[in-house]
Amino acid sequence: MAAEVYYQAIGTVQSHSHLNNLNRHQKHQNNIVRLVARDFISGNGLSRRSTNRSGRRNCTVIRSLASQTSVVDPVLSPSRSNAGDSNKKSNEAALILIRHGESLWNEKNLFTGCVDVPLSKKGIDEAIEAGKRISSIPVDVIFTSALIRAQMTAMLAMTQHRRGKVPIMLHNESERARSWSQVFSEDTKKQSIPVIAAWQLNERMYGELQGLNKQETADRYGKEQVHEWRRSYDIPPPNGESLEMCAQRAVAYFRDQIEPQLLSGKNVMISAHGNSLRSIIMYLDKLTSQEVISLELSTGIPMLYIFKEGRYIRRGSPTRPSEAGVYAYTKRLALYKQKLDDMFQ
Ligand SMILES: O=C(O)[C@H](O)COP(=O)(O)O
Repeated sequence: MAAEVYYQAIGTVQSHSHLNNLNRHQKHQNNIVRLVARDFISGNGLSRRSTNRSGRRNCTVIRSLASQTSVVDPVLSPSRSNAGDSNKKSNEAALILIRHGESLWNEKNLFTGCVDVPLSKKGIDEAIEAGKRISSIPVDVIFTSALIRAQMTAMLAMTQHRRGKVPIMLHNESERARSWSQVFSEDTKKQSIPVIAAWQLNERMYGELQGLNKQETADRYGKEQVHEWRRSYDIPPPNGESLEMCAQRAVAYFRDQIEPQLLSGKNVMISAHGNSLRSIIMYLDKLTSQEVISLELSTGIPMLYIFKEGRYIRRGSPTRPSEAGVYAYTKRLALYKQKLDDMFQ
């Protein structure tokens, strides 16, 4: 029985100014990511690029480039039925969030955090089921954490996508990695989806709780203390990260790397973790630090947002590929699904 995603009432707007701190190292890393993603999407092949320290120029480049080569899927190519739309630059994009499927340590009820464990068999099934649910929703670029359970979830989910594009992990950990992972065929690139792994999307680091059994930890430290470590906003576990600290890297990365993709009309999927996604949803839904405490995300349940005119509209969790509700208020998604239906009757 697939558990539902629990959303709490949307709170008042909270300034997230403290989330804007990006240290120099992160900015440099982000510029590399942007350049690698840009090369891949532009089809220029991956070549040596001087990394520019001013995030602004690269950010501008990725936006302008994206609009030139906007990876609007050929399935959405202009046709008589949507001629009017095809001339309008779409300012609408789909954003799919998926918490990874159950991991082998979730199965053993161990605190995982940044320990890099794979999915359990149930988690593999959950990832495939999630893929079925989003199989008619366009995906132009995928972001995952640096952890295998999130990457497995993204790749398994995309095996179910009706468009049949191949997700390709981008490698920018070194110049050699970049040059040795080049794709030289333009057609092949058009049939691929870049996947960017970012440590900033990792699960919150659970410090000295990592590897401990959650029940035994409650028995040892008391239920209230463990609940406070797990679900408070600004109280970290011993030598670990609080949700606030996790948000400062995850939301900063979302705003610096992922939001520009949405602004350029790209449809984005993020496969990440319970807490890194809770912090992003706090930003998307403008939840207060009080409201986010009761936000729980189930493993392997996709959540759909529509990004439109700079706003995030929560569309809920698609329960099946043809769910009318998902498409009712988003003409672009309905059109994309219709094209897939026509192509793959
Ligand atoms: O890191 C973990 O143990 C889980 O992914 C999330 O744990 P939590 O539900 O205790 O935050």
